[in-house]
This record gives sequence, structure tokens and C-alpha cells, in this order.
Amino acid sequence: MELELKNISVTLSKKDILKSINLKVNDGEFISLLGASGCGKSTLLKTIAGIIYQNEGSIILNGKVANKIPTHKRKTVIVFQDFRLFPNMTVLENISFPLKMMGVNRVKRKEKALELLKKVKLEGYEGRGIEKISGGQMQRVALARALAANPSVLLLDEPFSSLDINLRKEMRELVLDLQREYKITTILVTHDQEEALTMSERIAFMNNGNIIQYSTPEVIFKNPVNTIVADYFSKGIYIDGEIMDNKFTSTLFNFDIDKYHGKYKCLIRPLAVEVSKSSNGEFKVIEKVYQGDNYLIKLVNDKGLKLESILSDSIEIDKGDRVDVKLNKERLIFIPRE
Ligand SMILES: Nc1ncnc2c1ncn2[C@@H]1O[C@H](COP(=O)(O)OP(=O)(O)OP(=O)(O)O)[C@@H](O)[C@H]1O
Repeated sequence: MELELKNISVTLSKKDILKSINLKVNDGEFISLLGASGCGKSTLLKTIAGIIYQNEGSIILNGKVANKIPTHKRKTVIVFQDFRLFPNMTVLENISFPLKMMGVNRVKRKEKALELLKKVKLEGYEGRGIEKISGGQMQRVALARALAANPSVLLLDEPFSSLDINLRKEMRELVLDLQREYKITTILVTHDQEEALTMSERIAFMNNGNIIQYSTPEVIFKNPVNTIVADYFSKGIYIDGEIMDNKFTSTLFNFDIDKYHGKYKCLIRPLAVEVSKSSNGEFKVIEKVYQGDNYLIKLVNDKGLKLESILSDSIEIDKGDRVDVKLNKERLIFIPRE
């Protein structure tokens, strides 16, 4: 189902939490709401679900205004971070619950719930009490229960945050497989940039109650609209400069670049900095930090310019060595300055 939000504003305890939000999610699309803690992600999700009512604006489902449709009839189903399963019911009873509410008969309920149990890879657990399953299994039950409700839009509120890293990866894959199989329009709330980049077709980046950029992962990573978005994905150093006649000029360096003229902040992320060992190199390695797959090295030149670079563990460069630096222009980020 297609979802559209038009000028949604929410005020809670006299505080403006959401400020005229506009967002369109295509039928069957998977998007993420990404942003720092407190920017309004969960509030937006709850507003879509009808748990919080907007002060202004419209929620439109498949072209029809859904503002007055109550939560259970909107079918915008939330999976919460703490799962909110019914502790006094078995796994199967939890999954069957939405079907019971919809008036599905006992035989069909069981059939559908068992099918979903299989989909979330929990066959054999139907009779278990909720208290007797692990956090990862609870997550699967919560997902199956949400799917049983036949959601028009599936809303996932940081569903993986309590899981360990391996389980998290497994659950991300399972959610994506099911979302694609059932073609459900899905909105994931997360503050994990890797999760948003790897799972979503588009990312809505939120800051202080606004959506400040809504783009594909590639665009948002490579062309952030401002330094808030840029810094969220990967930090680096900023150099103020200007592009004129396809040349970037700054007090620190100049190079040719095919881009519109204007004043820019050039963000140099570690991945844009390529180094090679050289006894009379311009930069000196002042720190080398092991990161598992690679090393992060910190560099400084005589003018005090500090850069960072990622080093494969097969390259032998150590703290104290001198290096030549080459900037990979494809990986430089240019953010327009006002
Ligand atoms: N019922 C409420 N009354 C007043 N303020 C609220 C209420 N619920 C949330 N807020 C405030 O609204 C802001 C946004 O909260 P929200 O939970 O939507 O943010 P979030 O981006 O989901 O954060 P997190 O990532 O930490 O979950 C916060 O400043 C929060 O304190």
C-alpha cells in the first residue's frame, strides 16, 4: 500500500516534536527513518500507526485520507523494540491473536499461524510459553504476529537493537526476505547508519522534528545536504573552498573537479585518502588504530593539516613513517556553503 504524509505536525506537552513532515512511501517499498536520539523517529511511527494523533496534516493510504481510521482498522502495524508479546499466551496463541481479533475461525487461525511460524523459522515452538524463549525468538514471534495482522504498512521501531550482532544480521536478512516475499510497505526506525544503508531502498534522515533529506542510500551517503547528514555516516575533515571553471581552490590544496561553480565545504573522509610510504612524504603517521578488517591511520603535515586514512593490513606503514597522500576525487564530498 502507498503511504503519504502531508504536513504532519505533532505537539506533545506543549513541545513541537514533528514539524510539518512530508513523506511518500511507494507500495511495497522499504524505507528507514534515520537520525539521532530524540529527533522524532518513534513519534512519527506512532503517528502513522494512529497511536499518537497529529495536530495538523494528513495520513494518506492508497490515495485515501486515513486520519479518522482507528489504529486497528488502519492496519499500520508496529513491531516495538521490546516486542510487547502476551506473556500469558503460547507462541502460537501470540501469533494467532490478530487473526482472532479479525474473526478468523479456529482452524484457519491455526493453519495461518503455523505457516507464519515456519516463515520465521520457529517450527516446533508453537506450544512454548513466551517466558521460555530467547530474545531472538521473541523477535521472530513479534514479526510473525505483525504479519498475521496482514499489515497495510509494517512499522519497525528499532526492532534489532536488543539483539547481539550475529542475531541482528540474521534478523535483518529474515525481515528483508519476508518483506520482499509479502511485498509489504515497510518503515524501519533506526539510529544505526549501517542498518539503514544496507536494508533500505530510501532513507528519510530526521533532525529536530524535520526530514532534512530523503534519498537512496547511495545519494544520501555521497551527496549529503548538509554537515549533520554527512557526519552521521562518516566523519572526516572539512576544507572550505570554491569551485570555479572546474577547479576547486582552497587555502590548503587545489585540484580539477567537474562540478557546478560555487562555495563548498569539501569533506575528506578516510576512504578518500590514499597513502604510500615515502621517506620524504608530506605527511607523518601519528597514530595507527587496529579495526579488525583494517587499520585507521592518523596523519599530519607541516602546516598542521590532519587527515585520516584506511589502511589494508597487507600494507606495511607504521606510526612515525612518512607518507605521500593522494585524494581520491570520486570519494570527496562537496557540501554547498550558504
Ligand atoms: N509523550 C511525550 N510528551 C512529551 N515529549 C515527548 C513525548 N514522547 C516523546 N517526547 C519527546 O519527543 C522527542 C522525540 O522523541 P522520539 O521518541 O520520537 O525520538 P526518537 O528519534 O525516536 O528517539 P530514540 O532514537 O531515542 O528512540 C524527544 O525529545 C522526546 O523527549
